[in-house]
Amino acid sequence: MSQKITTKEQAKAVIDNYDYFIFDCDGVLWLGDHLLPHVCETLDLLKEANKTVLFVTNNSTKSRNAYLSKFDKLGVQGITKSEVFGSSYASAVYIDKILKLPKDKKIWVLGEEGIERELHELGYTTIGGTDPTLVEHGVHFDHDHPLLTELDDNVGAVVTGLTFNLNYLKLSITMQYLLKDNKSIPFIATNIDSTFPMKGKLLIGAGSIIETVAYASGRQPDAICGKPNQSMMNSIKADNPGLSSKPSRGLMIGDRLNTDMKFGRDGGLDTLLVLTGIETEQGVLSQDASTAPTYYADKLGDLYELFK
Ligand SMILES: O=C(O)[C@H](O)[C@H](O)COP(=O)(O)O
Ligand SMILES: [Mg+2]
Repeated sequence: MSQKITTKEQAKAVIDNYDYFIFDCDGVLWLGDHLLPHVCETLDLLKEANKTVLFVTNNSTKSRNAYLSKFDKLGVQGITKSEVFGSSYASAVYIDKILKLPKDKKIWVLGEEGIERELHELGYTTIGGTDPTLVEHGVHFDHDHPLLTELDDNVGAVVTGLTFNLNYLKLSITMQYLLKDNKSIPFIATNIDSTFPMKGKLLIGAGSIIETVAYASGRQPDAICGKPNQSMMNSIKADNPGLSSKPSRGLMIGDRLNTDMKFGRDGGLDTLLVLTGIETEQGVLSQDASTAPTYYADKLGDLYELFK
């Protein structure tokens, strides 16, 4: 049964019992560009207590560098690139280190600059993504668009993720690459999140976009690199031997049961679910012992508000 954090003693126990605090971003720290209450104060409180604070997001629309700019713009100070992990970075590392795709192969991207920039940083060339020629002005679908009629034989992988600039042309080209060469081009998904939390509403998530081209092409992704995949947890543990040797000193804080909470649980960490994103209190309380978070709270800032 999950414990709801509602008292100073409970908040103090959470802060005292862990050395590593791994934060999800969307729905925990912010909703879009709206910082949630007392996030900065809570992070400062943890840093003053010499806790290790890390960030793991499935949102592939931004690169790690772009997230550093977002943190700075929202007033979250002192975050370094090595403390930020995103599904765009995890996907690029998968292509480089696991798939071992040669650098002279190109990558078709259904997604935003986060995926493009992380792949470029590893020396890959991408097509698709934020290419301005793919923006369809008006309702005209250009059957004769060169990127649709002449597929690039040098494409060696397809990476799909969240995009707020989706259109029929981008979906159609992605599908062609997934069907090409007898469906042999590797299909990489950044994450499975079905919805995207925005202030007061749920929008279409990466997982729902990816499912569109998966269903149409009759394929499922060969790799899903974001949470709950343990690749980012393994990277974090490799950088933090104390967490690797004693995962129970870590706390994963997130807003989604099937990604954040599973990511923490499968990594051997305790978990705290906050109700500012995807999940509801009823949803949390309906979990059985195998999937219930260790704790839950109305919002992250409660740790600060209750403790102070
Ligand atoms: O649709 C998506 O991709 C997700 O809603 C979004 O990426 C979640 O980001 P996170 O909560 O992992 O920061
Ligand atoms: Mg989230």
